[in-house]
Parts: sequence; structure tokens; C-alpha cells
Amino acid sequence: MSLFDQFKEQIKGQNLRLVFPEGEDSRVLRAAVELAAEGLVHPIVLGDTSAIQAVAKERDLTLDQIEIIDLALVADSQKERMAQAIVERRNGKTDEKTAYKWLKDVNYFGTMLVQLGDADGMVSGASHPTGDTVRPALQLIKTAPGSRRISGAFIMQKGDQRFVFADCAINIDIDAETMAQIAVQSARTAKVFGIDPKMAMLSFSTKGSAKAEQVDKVVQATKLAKELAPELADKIDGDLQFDAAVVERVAQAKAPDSAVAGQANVFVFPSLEAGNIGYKIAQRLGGFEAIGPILQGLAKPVSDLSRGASKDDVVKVAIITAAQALAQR
Ligand SMILES: CC(C)(COP(=O)(O)OP(=O)(O)OC[C@H]1O[C@@H](n2cnc3c(N)ncnc32)[C@H](O)[C@@H]1OP(=O)(O)O)[C@@H](O)C(=O)NCCC(=O)NCCS
Ligand SMILES: CC(=O)OP(=O)(O)O
Repeated sequence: MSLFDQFKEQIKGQNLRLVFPEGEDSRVLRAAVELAAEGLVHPIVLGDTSAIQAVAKERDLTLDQIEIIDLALVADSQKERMAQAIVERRNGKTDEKTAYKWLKDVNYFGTMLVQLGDADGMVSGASHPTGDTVRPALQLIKTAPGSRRISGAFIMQKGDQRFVFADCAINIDIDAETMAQIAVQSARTAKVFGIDPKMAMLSFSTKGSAKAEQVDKVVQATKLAKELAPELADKIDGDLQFDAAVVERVAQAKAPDSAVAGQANVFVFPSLEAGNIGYKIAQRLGGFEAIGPILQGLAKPVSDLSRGASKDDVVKVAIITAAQALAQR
């Protein structure tokens, strides 16, 4: 059974409520309708009833299988409850006026449904850039205990090859400590996807072949990651170049003593430039399917889509988000 079939089996019939803030986007609507028709999740779509009705009709779906919230029609009492909750959660950083303004934005509204427990998770970002999608979650849901920063990983797969790439989505300029945390978060993600993690801390240098402060950062991050997760210590290595990380012959030449080089399956990038460009090269030129970004380290599941996502990508990310929500129940 494929990994996705296993996730589907786990979430089916669990009535997991996922909010889809982008009800104006046809890919999102078709995905929400498909997920409801297959009984995988109970979608809460923010948008206009007639558009959703039209798509639901194509699948002979009645609207009690999909909840629709038209922001223009939300009762004042509900808005007040949500605005108060925002002010409380922000603890002096956001006033009531701003809270009401935020609630007009579908991503803030959807995030608050999750924060208040009215939804189990959120999937957005098909038509919003990452910053606008995840900022409400950073401000309102915040990080899970033990995580100082969130990060975004992709599962990259082609045939029976499956890798984790991170951080490809969130932290623009990372220090050694953040890179170490991303490695540990990514190891957890790898295990969820059936990968026994071997983590390469990537650089343009292998084992000190180049001297630069960017290399020192990766060496330090490798040391910190081993300290953060001693049980993974012999499965993390860096600084490694990508070829040394994946190609056995190159590993023999560049890092013959490494237990990870040549066999790495989790790639931790030293900056968002490298991570985001790297995953898109593997996807668009390498023919890998890119599943994600899967947000790591948030207290409740919120997933950001790439704006290049197809309807099927939305379905897959929703299935992962529902599985994360189920694991937290
Ligand atoms: C994620 C991102 C939007 C946050 O930026 P921002 O909103 O300017 O962040 P700010 O520094 O103003 O912080 C806003 C809040 O989020 C928190 N935050 C920011 N980055 C965080 C992170 N990685 N983990 C946890 N919390 C974070 C801050 O602590 C702050 O919380 P506070 O308001 O309670 O004090 C920004 O880092 C970004 O744009 N990243 C790149 C996204 C992108 O384009 N990726 C490529 C496509 S996927
Ligand atoms: C993850 C990512 O790169 O998202 P987008 O393509 O929407 O910028």
C-alpha cells in the first residue's frame, strides 16, 4: 500500500475539519469537493456559496458535506468572539481595531478557526504568497513546544526515490542554531514519510574543502544538531556538497570517512535561496514530484501550497495536513 493510501486509510471517516480559505480558486474548490466526496475530510471553505455549489453538483455532493463560510455574512457576535481571542492571544501586540481588520483577510480568519478549535487544520497558499499564508499562523498559532522557529520541508519523490528537502519555504537567512533545528524537525518529517533519515548539512564545501564563514556556519550547525538529537548523531553529517551527499563514488573521493555521504536522504540547505531554488530545479528539471511545503514546528497544522500547485497537489497536501491533525488529536 502506498504511503498516501495509508494516510487516506487513517483519516477516512475521522471527520477532520480542514479550512480552505481560498474558496475563489477553482483548484481549491475541486480539491475540497473531491476530499469531501471520498469522505477524507470535512472541508470548511471560505467563499461564496453559489461557486461551491456548482462544483459540488459535478460530483453529486450535497452541501451538508461541505461547510461554507461567506465572510460577508459572518454574525457580529462571532466576529467579536474571534477579535477578542486575537487580542488575548497577541498579548498587547495587536489592538481590537487591527484584530477586526485581520478578520477580513481569509488567511487570518481561517487561522483563527484553527486556533479556536473550530477547524483541525488549514490549507492555503494556492493563490497567496507564502508570507501572507503563514504570517497569521506565526502570530496566532505560534510554534510547538521545543521549536523556536518553524520551517518548510518538501517530500521529493520519483519512482521509489524519496527525499526530504528543507528549509525550502520560510527562514530567509538562517543561523547555525536554526539550521540545526531544521535538521531535527526534518528527521521527524522523514520518519512520518517512511524514510530512515540520513541527514546532509549542505554547503558549497565538503569537509572543509572551502574556507568561509558560510562553511563555518554549516559545521557549527552540524555540531548543534548532534547535540540537539544525540540519538541521530551518527546520521547527521556536514559540511557536505550535494554530490558528496548523494553519489557514492564522489563521497568516496571527498568524504571517505562519512557515514552519511553518498547515502543522504534528508537535505538541509544553508539558506532559503539554496533550498527554494534547489527543490524547484529537482521538480522542474529533475522530474521529481514535490509534495509540500510541509510546515514543521507549528503548534497546529497549517499548510502552505505553492502557487504553482495543481488540484491534485492541493488534495495531497490536505491529506498530509489531516494526518498531522489526527496525530495531534
Ligand atoms: C515567514 C515570513 C513571512 C515571516 O516574516 P514577517 O511576517 O516579516 O516576520 P516578522 O519578523 O514580522 O514576524 C512576525 C511574527 O512571526 C514570528 N516569526 C517570524 N518568522 C518565524 C519563524 N520562522 N518561526 C516562528 N516564528 C516566526 C515572529 O516572531 C513574529 O511574531 P510576533 O509578531 O508574535 O512577535 C518571512 O520570513 C518570509 O517572507 N519568508 C519567506 C517566504 C517565502 O517567500 N518563501 C518562498 C516561497 S515558499
Ligand atoms: C514553496 C514555494 O516556492 O511557493 P510559491 O511557488 O508559491 O512561491
